[in-house]
Amino acid sequence: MDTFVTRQKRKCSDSNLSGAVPATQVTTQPTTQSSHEESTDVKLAILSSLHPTIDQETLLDILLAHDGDVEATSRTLKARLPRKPGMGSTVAAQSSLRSFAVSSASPDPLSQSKRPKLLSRKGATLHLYDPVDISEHTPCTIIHNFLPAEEANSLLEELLEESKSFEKITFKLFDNVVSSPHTSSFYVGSYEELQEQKHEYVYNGSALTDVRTLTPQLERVKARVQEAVNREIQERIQTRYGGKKLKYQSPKPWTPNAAFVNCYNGPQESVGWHSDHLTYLGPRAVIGSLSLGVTREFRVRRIVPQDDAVANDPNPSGNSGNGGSNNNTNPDLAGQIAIHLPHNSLLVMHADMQEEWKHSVSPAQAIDPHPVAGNRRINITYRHYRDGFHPRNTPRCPCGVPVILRVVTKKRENWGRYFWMCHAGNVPGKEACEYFRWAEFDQDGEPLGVKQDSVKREGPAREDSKPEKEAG
Ligand SMILES: O=C(O)CCC(=O)C(=O)O
Ligand SMILES: [Fe+2]
Repeated sequence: MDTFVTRQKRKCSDSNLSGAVPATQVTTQPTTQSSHEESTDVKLAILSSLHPTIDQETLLDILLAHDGDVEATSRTLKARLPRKPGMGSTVAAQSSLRSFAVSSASPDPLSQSKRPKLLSRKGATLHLYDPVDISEHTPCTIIHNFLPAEEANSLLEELLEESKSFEKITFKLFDNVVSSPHTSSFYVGSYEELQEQKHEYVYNGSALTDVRTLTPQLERVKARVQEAVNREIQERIQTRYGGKKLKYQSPKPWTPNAAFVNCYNGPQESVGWHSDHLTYLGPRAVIGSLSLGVTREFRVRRIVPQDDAVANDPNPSGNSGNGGSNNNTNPDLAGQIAIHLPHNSLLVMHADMQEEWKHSVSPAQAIDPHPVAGNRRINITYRHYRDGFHPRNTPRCPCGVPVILRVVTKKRENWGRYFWMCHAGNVPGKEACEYFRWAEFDQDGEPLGVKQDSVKREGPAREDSKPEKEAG
């Protein structure tokens, strides 16, 4: 699981991301553009906790209408804003596709059928069910009825049992302790990896406390997911990336070695807008996400740089690599897309997803109970933790806390450029140090020049540093 909100430590300008920082230099790092990017998520998290029955889409709309002022938004909401018809997330039949259809003079050669071209629109949600639509309009592909029915049910039953002891991740937001709006646990392949997770890996400032080993069923399904995802990756490369993997995408087969398992118990449980952390996955990561139980909407939206210039630039993604899917030229593309994830569907988040899109599972106004799971949805995200991104192989700042890997998404300048930064500000009792350096990778996404830069190797952050959690 990945951060869905991040505590914002200090407010400063992001001007240091304008290219003045040499790649190997450790330098002062004012608050980065990413924390600006996430401040909307922080605001949404605060609003969600104050107004738990209002869906995130509505909160975002009203927040934007109030120029990002949380207090003013909250006042409006307290004045009992009537719900807009059609707002929120139900799994009711879509009524909206037609309004998104535009005629296309020349048929899209990638389209497998003569279907109308669909566009997401700002402020509106495009609902997608069909695998061909999903593959054309998002950086994801979906396989319905992925496992043999009995295997899916048996895995679901096992994970429903496991999930009884899952916990909400709590984390510190300003001076408050906030809970993630769903429960989860993290699974790895062996006891040794479990120990490493507990003693070497750091998530938003602390170690995970609930780490388990993959059950035999999760292992068996992992092998199936691995095979399918590798097939989908090749298909994607051929059909969408012009036959060549993306710059920084690993050319090696995707071999998942860990999984976050999430449980959403009832329609209100959710996960806010986020991109999955790349710190341990590396750039251009691929994730295989299996859904079981209740159907929920998985929402995606493109990250549009706020730089006006970008909207008019036909090629804003100077360094996103060949085939990078960033065609931000149309501001309407900022609209949300809802991918409906039924029981036993495998969603592949491809290499163009995390850096260029955000995703969420929004609260639903209604759900159709599942015969085995009742109101619950289980989601397993299989991930490949790359050795080159093990904390022992990545930079460490003077304060001794492993740095995190982020990407510039807000400003056109340096858009798509990766950087390492200190995350100690999320550790209780620690102030973020000022570590910042641009990250460099070879064409296959392996880190370059890290060793020379390791400032001070202290012992790894351990469990006994008081835990303070954000959603994974
Ligand atoms: O529940 C899902 O489908 C997505 C979960 C997710 O985004 C995550 O674990 O990072
Ligand atoms: Fe995620």
